[in-house]
Amino acid sequence: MSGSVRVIARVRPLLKGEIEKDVIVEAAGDSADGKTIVRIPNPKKESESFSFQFNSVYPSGASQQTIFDNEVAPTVKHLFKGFDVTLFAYGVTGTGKTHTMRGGKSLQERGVIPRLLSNIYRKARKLEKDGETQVEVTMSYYEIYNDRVYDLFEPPEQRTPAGLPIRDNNGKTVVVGLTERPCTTLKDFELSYEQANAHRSTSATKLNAHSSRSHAILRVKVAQTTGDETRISTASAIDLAGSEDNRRTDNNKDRLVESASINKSLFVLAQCVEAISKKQARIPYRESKMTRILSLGQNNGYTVMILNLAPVRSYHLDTLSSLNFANRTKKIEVNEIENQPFFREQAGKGKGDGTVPKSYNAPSMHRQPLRPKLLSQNSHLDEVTTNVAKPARQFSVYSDQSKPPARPSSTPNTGHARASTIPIKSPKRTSSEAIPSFGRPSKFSRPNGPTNTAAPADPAMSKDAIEALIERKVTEALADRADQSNVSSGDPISAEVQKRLEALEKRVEGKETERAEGLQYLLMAKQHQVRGEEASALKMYQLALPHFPGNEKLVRKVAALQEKIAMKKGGERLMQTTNAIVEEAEPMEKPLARRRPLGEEDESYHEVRGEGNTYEEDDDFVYRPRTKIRHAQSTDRKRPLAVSALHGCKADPETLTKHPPPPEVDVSSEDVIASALPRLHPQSTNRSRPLAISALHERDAAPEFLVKHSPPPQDDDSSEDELASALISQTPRTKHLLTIINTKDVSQIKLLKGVGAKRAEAIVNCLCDLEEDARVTSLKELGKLKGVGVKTVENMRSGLVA
Ligand SMILES: Nc1ncnc2c1ncn2[C@@H]1O[C@H](COP(=O)(O)OP(=O)(O)OP(=O)(O)O)[C@@H](O)[C@H]1O
Repeated sequence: MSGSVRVIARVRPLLKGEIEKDVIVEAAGDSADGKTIVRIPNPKKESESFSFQFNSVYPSGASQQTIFDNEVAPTVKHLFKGFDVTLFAYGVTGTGKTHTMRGGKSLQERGVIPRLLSNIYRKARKLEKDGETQVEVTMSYYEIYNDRVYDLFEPPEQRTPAGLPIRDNNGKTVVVGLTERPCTTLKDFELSYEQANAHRSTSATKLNAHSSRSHAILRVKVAQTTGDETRISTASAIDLAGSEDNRRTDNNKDRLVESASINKSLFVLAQCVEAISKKQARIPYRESKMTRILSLGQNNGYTVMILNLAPVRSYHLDTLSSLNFANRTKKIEVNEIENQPFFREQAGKGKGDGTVPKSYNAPSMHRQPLRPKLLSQNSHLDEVTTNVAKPARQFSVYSDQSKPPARPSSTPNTGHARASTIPIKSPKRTSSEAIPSFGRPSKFSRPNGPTNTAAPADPAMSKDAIEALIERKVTEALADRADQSNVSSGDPISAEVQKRLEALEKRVEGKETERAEGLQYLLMAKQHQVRGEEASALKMYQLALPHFPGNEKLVRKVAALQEKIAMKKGGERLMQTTNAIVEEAEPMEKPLARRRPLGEEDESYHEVRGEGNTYEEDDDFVYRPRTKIRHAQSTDRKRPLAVSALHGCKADPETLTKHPPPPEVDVSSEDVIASALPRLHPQSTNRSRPLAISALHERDAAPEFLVKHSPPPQDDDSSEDELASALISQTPRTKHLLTIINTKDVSQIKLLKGVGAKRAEAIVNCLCDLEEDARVTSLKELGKLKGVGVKTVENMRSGLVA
């Protein structure tokens, strides 16, 4: 039997700082089942609105209890009938996914996961009462962070950096070496779950103070044994990391890499969904671990997607993108087939070690990787009907009762739902601004590259020709993935080519070769480029370069992108030079926000200096009073301001002596600008301010960041470099402490001696109030954070192993 993915939308309430008049998302429609429509204005024409229909839509007032009772509780009975259940939360960062899945600590605020477990245990106790059935509940919990799988039952320091491998096992994706923990009671579960959550990778970002930087997957295996027969079914609850528009996040380098990885996997997910909905022959599941594991449309059982939405305007485009994605997802068909029971003695090995028991070879568990559901359906159904004694029942709760009518042909491929009763204007996916993120890969047409030529393979082709074709496809087309946001041209691929392609993909992925890593960079690069983040894209391409020696196409791409960025910024620069010179004539007394790391006035810094902190010896920082900086600036001002900024000359006489400025150049020279520009904060998101001025302001604003004998800042890595050299001069214990603090991760910080959850939260909040890339670079700075003080710092330090 097959049904569709059930998609429900939940609009979160306003958060602190958000105001009613910015609300643009409306839960509408009052059918007997409640609201089913999300309405949102057209960003290009406010008088028009788009409507998206889902199975259910919950307005901001909906409680955790309501969501659970309506959407999740019904799945528990299917779970006990042997069906697998997949619940996943999808949405932009800060829209409430973790709140929905995990929730708060109070009973009322508990999210879907603890309620699900509570329900499972209740049902299990009820079943066990008859004395014939035994129910065992085991759980595994892992995260996918930067495309690597980590067991959340293991503390981060015990992780193997490469993560755990994943394998296909009879059509199911399994993680090898994962801990499977028996949880006999709810209390057991809660303990393990809480402990594991503390291991999850979270960080403060501009859009969410406790942003999940990973996809978290909880798998709850329910084994029901009656006599010799055991039936195993699994509930998976997945809290996906949120997509981020890095133009809004001000993410620093680490966060950018995380973000690129998050966005990449979500991008691949969107590609998968699009490929499935277009019934394409190849679904790119294998391009990210998350999509392999989620196996959307390939997993049997029931799938519920919870689409989390922020109600406000600042999320407008992201919300549209999410809605568009969800709209496609709801059309995905899934097999609703129960797992067959097996006899104990058949179980063999594999149980409890993260692999699937042998008896899982039951035909109903087969799936066809890399094939859209609809294409594989016939063969699959044959198997099912011959092998499954009782056909699985389709539950009406999952049927899409209010399917929108077919799209009018005049509005091709909008991807938006059309409720029969509600007039909907065309969403007009016409410009990249309209829906900029991953939700619309179809916009990027595939060039006539090798993939296209490979696709319509002639069945009469010789084996060698096919081999050559595929090799070319993998070596060139994948390396050129950057130009292929769209998965497939939709041309038919012969079965043999398809098979070979899958084998080669497995080889590439299985070996985890340099090349595979290079491909990851390329994908990330493309992802940045799609979002218009050219500087970040360039960086990723550059990281990819060493993995593809001699790939001229890639070299050309890097050069072209460099040139493009330089040209673009060169134009801006020329205009800004004029502004910069005007600005120079005025005293530079503007309030300076960026990179004031501790959120304190320079004056208070003076006072603290006199305190004679015991950890002073760790700090090789030299505090340079403002006056000194100003003095240096005045020297600098003799030169055209834009030039000094271009060369990154820090206004420090000592530095200037050791690192004499380059000879003066003609600022109008395009060459100079072009060559200097890439070194200047290529990832800066501070676009509203003139670059040259902002570069100087940053130096001026943060004299305490100057490191003795530090070279002048050369590029966007300057803050990292400064931090690195500062850390080099510190004791390992101090370095360790500062590294923990700079994770901005409450779960790690609270473990420090004398800190605790509250203070950890205060520290993280304090750091969050500052710039995203602000870091604590010394114990002295740490001691000055609100609520910390010298004593606490000493405590923290003494609690760490030297
Ligand atoms: N339904 C809700 N009721 C009350 N508060 C909510 C609700 N949904 C979200 N929030 C609050 O919104 C903030 C962001 O939510 P959350 O951390 O769950 O977002 P997220 O989508 O998981 O973000 P990320 O992808 O960055 O991890 C949190 O402070 C959370 O408590």
